[in-house]
Amino acid sequence: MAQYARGSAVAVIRLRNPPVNALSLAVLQTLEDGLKKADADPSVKAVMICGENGKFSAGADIRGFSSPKRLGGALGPIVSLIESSEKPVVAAIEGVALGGGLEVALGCHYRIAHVKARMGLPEVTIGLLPGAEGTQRLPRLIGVPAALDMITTGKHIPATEALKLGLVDEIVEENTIEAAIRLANKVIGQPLGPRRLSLKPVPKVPNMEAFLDEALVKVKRQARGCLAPELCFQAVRAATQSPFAEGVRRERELFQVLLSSGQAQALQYAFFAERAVRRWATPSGASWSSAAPQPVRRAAVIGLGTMGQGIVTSLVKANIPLVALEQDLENLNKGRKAVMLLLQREAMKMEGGAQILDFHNPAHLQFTVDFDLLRDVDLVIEAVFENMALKKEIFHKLSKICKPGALLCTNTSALNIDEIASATNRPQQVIGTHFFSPAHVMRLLEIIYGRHTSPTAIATAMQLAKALKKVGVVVGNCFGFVGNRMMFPYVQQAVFLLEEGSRPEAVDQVLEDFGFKIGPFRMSDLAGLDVGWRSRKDQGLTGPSLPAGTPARQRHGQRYSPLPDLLCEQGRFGQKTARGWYLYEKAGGRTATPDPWLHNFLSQYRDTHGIQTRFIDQEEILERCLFSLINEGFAILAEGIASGPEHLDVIYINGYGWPEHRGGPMFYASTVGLPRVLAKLQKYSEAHPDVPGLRPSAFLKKLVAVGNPPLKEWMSYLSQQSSKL
Ligand SMILES: CC(C)(COP(=O)(O)OP(=O)(O)OC[C@H]1O[C@@H](n2cnc3c(N)ncnc32)[C@H](O)[C@@H]1OP(=O)(O)O)[C@@H](O)C(=O)NCCC(=O)NCCSC(=O)CC(=O)CCCCCCCCCCCCC(=O)O
Ligand SMILES: NC(=O)C1=CN([C@@H]2O[C@H](COP(=O)(O)OP(=O)(O)OC[C@H]3O[C@@H](n4cnc5c(N)ncnc54)[C@H](O)[C@@H]3O)[C@@H](O)[C@H]2O)C=CC1
Repeated sequence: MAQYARGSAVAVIRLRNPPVNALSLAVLQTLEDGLKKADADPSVKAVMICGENGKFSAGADIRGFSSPKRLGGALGPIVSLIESSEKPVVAAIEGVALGGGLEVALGCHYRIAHVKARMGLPEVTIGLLPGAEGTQRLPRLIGVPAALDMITTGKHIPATEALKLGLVDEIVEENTIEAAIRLANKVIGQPLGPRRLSLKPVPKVPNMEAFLDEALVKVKRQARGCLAPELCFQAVRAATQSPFAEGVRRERELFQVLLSSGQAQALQYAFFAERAVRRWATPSGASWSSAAPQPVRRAAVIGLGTMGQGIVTSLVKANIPLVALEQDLENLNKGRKAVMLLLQREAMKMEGGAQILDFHNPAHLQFTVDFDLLRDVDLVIEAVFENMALKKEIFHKLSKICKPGALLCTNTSALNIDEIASATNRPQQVIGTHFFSPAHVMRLLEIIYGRHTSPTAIATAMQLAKALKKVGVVVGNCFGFVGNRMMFPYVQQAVFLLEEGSRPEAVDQVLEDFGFKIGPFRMSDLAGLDVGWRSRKDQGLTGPSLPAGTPARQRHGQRYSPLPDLLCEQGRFGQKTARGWYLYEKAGGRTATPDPWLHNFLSQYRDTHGIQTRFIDQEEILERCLFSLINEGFAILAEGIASGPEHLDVIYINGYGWPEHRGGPMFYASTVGLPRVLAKLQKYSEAHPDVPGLRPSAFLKKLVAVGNPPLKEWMSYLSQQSSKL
């Protein structure tokens, strides 16, 4: 709701809808009523609009988009009503003014902001565009380049930048409300025409059309199949070509297109899913309400390879003092150099970075080979080679050295947390913290609890994720946890498709066209083919421990492709060796070129194994890769490894480059329709009976049998979940 109060000559309208003053229909109605009351009251000479509890408004109530016509119809006209007021209206911006909230402020004649406030038009991130005339007013106020940047990226800008852009008239460090009332009193009686943005021309840019054409290319490249950025662009372009009223009509048309595209629904689902997973719970009932996090005043990272370097960087950026440990001086020096380089790059991206990060101070970041320095840390993150014996040795040592309360975390990508914990005297304090590469960039932190992990340990790891500005997702313990476990059948199908007749570039293209940042073969080359090879050797699937006489393309009675092993045996580890599934310009090169050697190798391989090469169309590539991944997701849900499909979706969006505008794999399955997913899996499974990943999961079958319920009801069809805590 909005609260109307009349003080002296200035009427105050306060937006009130905790926690972020989202603009629901009720809030809009009372805003409109307040404006009309102020207009009708001759003793009111000016109006000030602010938000309750130090927040202006986070915009339209996103949940209200399920009744879009009513919400849509309401906001634009209210912004116009504000602007056309004959009494000056001042926006007092505290906290956030986002989306429709900023559009309300743009309708005001003056804007004053607290120095710590943030502003933005993030509609693009939820699949929409600023549909309350924001695409037409903002370019008139701050110019086309800056408006285009804000509207097509959805970024939030700080008040200081807003002032430089002319988005606000003034910023204050003290009481914004009092300052806004002072300003409102000062401007009483001044002409309002020049303050009405709809009446202003759009500032000219030299060679506007060429500028816009270039901007469109950039917007399309970054959108990767997401519609909203391009339609945001078109709405801003309309502002440069048409009068205000016509631009508004175009904005409304484009808004409607987005609203009915399905992408908006997926992105809004993803928005709420990310917030839902913060409220973690385990099958045995542990949650925030039963556990408080322990403070992490000092941490340690063991192993300064690819992952350790990124984890150290993340901790330094979060201002957590730490010790970084390696196995010997040579690796320590190598790791230190790499970490320093990363930190320098990060510091350059931040205002006042070097001082803020303070990474040259040994009290904040200490490099060592001495385990004794880990005595007083509150939390350790182990990131040594993926080898169970080594990890157990390290954890045994840690449990002897670290203080009793210290939390012991492992960054393993697949190994059993319980087995690692068994090497310690405190299994309740052992937990998986699975970062994603590059660890200082990727937002996902998969948090894995073992059989004995305490709720306090989970709460502490979740709190750490928040401090590192990451999305923590709590999951149970199984081989590969959630993310990698779902990835195995996906990559397996991709390789089987090569055996049957496809090529890496064809498979990658289909999945990149779907919206993945990078296809499975480019991804394997980037991560290093040797990583999986080592793991398969450890599992006895290849290498010297493979029993003599094992069929080349079968393991434990199931289909197996030795193709990745054969590449590794040729020294083809991916980018690091300049060749893998593709050819690269040099070792460490990034430009993947299809490799005639590999094509020839695949033909020979098929000949050797008597495989008839066949043409595989895009539909089959997409369905076999995606549906096998989704199928594994259903198995994970049925086993109680994750508490809901949202967890799987948040993991895939934030850790595996799944296109957010498709809402995550489980949401995507719900949009395709579970009966179709099941039918396709049945078809592929019949064609490949020796591939368990294609065999439909019992939970998927059950959901289809009960009538394909909506995603939010899926979990209610599980009779009981196995407790992992
Ligand atoms: C605000 C944040 C930055 C806060 O972050 P943080 O502190 O980290 O807290 P959170 O946990 O994120 O949030 C707390 C809590 O609040 C919930 N929440 C946040 N924002 C919203 C929101 N906007 N709506 C609803 N709920 C919200 C959040 O979910 C949390 O609750 P929980 O889930 O229970 O834990 C951060 O939250 C943030 O970034 N928020 C999103 C900001 C955003 O995206 N805003 C844009 C909203 S869309 C918008 O404003 C659209 C418009 O421009 C207006 C369109 C008008 C329509 C025009 C239609 C045109 C004509 C069509 C044709 C009509 C035809 C006809 O009428 O006939
Ligand atoms: N590389 C990746 O993309 C990802 C890897 N992981 C996991 O992270 C862990 C580390 O992987 P990477 O960083 O890729 O490996 P890496 O090989 O790049 O680095 C491992 C580091 O550990 C050090 N080390 C080995 N034994 C040690 C000991 N006893 N004491 C101290 N340091 C020791 C090595 O010297 C090396 O620098 C593994 O468990 C891996 O599965 C998890 C997510 C992604």
